[in-house]
Amino acid sequence: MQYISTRGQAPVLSFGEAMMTGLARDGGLYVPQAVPTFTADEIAALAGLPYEEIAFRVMKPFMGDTFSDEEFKGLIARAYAGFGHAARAPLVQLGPNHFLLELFHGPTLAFKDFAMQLIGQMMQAALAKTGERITIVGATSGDTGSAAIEAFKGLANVDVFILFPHGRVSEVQRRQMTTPTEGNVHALAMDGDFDDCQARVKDMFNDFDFRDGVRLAGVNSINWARVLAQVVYYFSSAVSLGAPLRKVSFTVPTGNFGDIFAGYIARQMGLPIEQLVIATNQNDILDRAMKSGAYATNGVKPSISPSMDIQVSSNFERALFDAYGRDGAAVAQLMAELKAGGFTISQGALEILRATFASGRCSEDETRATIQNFAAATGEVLCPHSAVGVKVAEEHLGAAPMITLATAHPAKFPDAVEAATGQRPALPARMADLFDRPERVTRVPNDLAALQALVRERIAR
Ligand SMILES: Cc1ncc(COP(=O)(O)O)c(C=O)c1O
Ligand SMILES: N[C@@H](CCOP(=O)(O)O)C(=O)O
Repeated sequence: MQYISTRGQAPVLSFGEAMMTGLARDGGLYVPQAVPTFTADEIAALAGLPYEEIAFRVMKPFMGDTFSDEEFKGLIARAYAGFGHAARAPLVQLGPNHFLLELFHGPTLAFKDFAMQLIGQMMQAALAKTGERITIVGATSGDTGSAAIEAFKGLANVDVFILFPHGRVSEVQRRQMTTPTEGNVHALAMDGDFDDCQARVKDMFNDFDFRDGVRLAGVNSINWARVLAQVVYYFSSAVSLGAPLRKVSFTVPTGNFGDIFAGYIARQMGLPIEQLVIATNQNDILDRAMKSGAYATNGVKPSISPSMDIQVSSNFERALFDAYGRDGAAVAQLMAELKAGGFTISQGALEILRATFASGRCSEDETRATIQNFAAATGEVLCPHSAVGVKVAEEHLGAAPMITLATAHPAKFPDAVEAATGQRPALPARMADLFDRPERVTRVPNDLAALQALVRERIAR
């Protein structure tokens, strides 16, 4: 199994190399040269298996000889041992044909833990073999950062720097990033929005002196391993509702397009997915692009679902690569136009994208109303991101069961949930003292040279 860049100009890599490389050296994103497929019998055989075994079977064909089977099974077991639900990703029924896939039972209460806990294990195993030291720099709108810090804190051969937009994450999210005491954790509150944070991380990867000098690694969904680990729960949930004999649909609250791209990979592998629905908040660039063909940024607007306050949706590049017939030069051209504000998707590519994804948008008022209505009608308290998904899913219900991804725990966004329901959701007992712990954070400017100097100075200590 080999990995190629969406811009066609970077070295072809193995799984292990792609995981440690992050962004391709031509600025693109790594994708499998060919996606492995499962037969209907192989999919049917997943039903009833523990989540860890499904994870092993789904991911193994992508990994080449990076890990032995026994080693990989051990890494998976350690990754999910700390989850607070035996099923790892349980399904809850919301209505006659609508289910919620709860992805928030990991240590930091968001779906990011599924991939980040595993990447933490895999990177540690890889580093133990080479004896190398790495510097992780990540961008977050709130959840990737806390999951990455949880997965890498305290490791002797890793420093982890997380850029988050100052004042634009929830207080729980911020405290999850700023209260760990381990010296290898560096929480950086940057002036700007998430798109600025992500752009500075990509700038660091594109500066080869810096990148090679600090041995830069990425744990955003830039990293193919992040996407791969998220493919698993599409399989686990679909087989529990009758796949492959019965088709299922998914609605995915979407920002950086990593989670829904994992669903797209599951479908390419042979999982019978009827609809794959993109659900956006008021930062609706993806919904607008699907409807009009114009992919144009118009500024990030802060919302009550802050983790999805994104306009430059990194993984959309992976979908464009396929929609443009895997033409790396065409993708490179589109990404150059995006730097100047946007591009128009060709008619042919748009038709392919529309045949692959549906989309919808949820306003702030609709998000609040959805939280309120579902709490009253079903008792399920949704986080604002999951509510965006549920509202859009309700507009796309069809014959196949609809599974909406519940991407975060409501207690990460207590103000928004309390405003909608009148009830303040409680954090799990293990985090009950989160608001009493001292915070450690550095305020940083949106300035590449200043950020690079800070990283260099901290890792030299
Ligand atoms: C809670 C939550 N929901 C949804 C999303 C959107 O996921 P993606 O960026 O993979 O589209 C994010 C951020 O990534 C998130 O943190
Ligand atoms: N919503 C994310 C944004 C970063 O996305 P990623 O999947 O590329 O890491 C967050 O919570 O940080």
